[in-house]
Amino acid sequence: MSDILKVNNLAMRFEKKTIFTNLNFNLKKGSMTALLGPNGAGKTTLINILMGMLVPTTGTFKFATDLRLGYVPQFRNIDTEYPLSIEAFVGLNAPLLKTATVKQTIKKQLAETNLEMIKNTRMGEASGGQKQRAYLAQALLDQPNMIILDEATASLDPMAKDELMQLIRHLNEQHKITVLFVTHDVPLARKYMTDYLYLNHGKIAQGEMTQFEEAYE
Ligand SMILES: Nc1ncnc2c1ncn2[C@@H]1O[C@H](COP(=O)(O)OP(=O)(O)OP(=O)(O)O)[C@@H](O)[C@H]1O
Repeated sequence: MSDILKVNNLAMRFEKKTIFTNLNFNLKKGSMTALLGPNGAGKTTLINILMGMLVPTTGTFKFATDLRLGYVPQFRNIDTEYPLSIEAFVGLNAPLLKTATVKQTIKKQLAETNLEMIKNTRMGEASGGQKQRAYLAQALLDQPNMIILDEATASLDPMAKDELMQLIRHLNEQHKITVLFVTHDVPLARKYMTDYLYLNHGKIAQGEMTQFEEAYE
């Protein structure tokens, strides 16, 4: 399998604070990787670099030329009065002009994320799991071949976590979407991810999830 991402000697320093140095790892196309590490280890910093929002102090990274990257943030507390329906919220990431094709794409992603039946529910009234799936549907509108999920299950109950993860697994298996899943939830990562990256004390380790033995959980 070819690589979708190659990271070479990546280092990040904020003023005097070194977050990490000499990070080297590759991600295979179609892989499912958990990015693990204690609070403050630099996971978000690494993701922000990969998303092009931060410039690393040194080092390089290269994505495959056919990369289409989607980003799924953790849902924030959406006010209960928030007026947009789930469908309209998902459509925020679509062209303003809702042509028939655009509408069809939105409909397809609502179905893919099990939101079709409740598309008229206001986001403010939706459950945590539904809101999180709406963020996922937004990201899927761009037809990504890789998605980065940043703590996407952090505030969900166990059932909603499993529903989201099963959906992620489906996207990986059926649509060959490469997954990078930032999480503190090691048991969940063991259940659904095949590989890990473990960031701690400025270094990164990589391996198969079944072999992950760090005791930080
Ligand atoms: N813009 C910044 N300026 C200075 N320090 C920063 C900046 N952004 C992050 N940091 C520091 O970098 C370190 C790593 O933060 P980061 O948020 O990447 O960790 P994390 O592994 O994502 O943590 P968590 O799991 O708690 O989200 C922290 O000590 C943080 O205070």
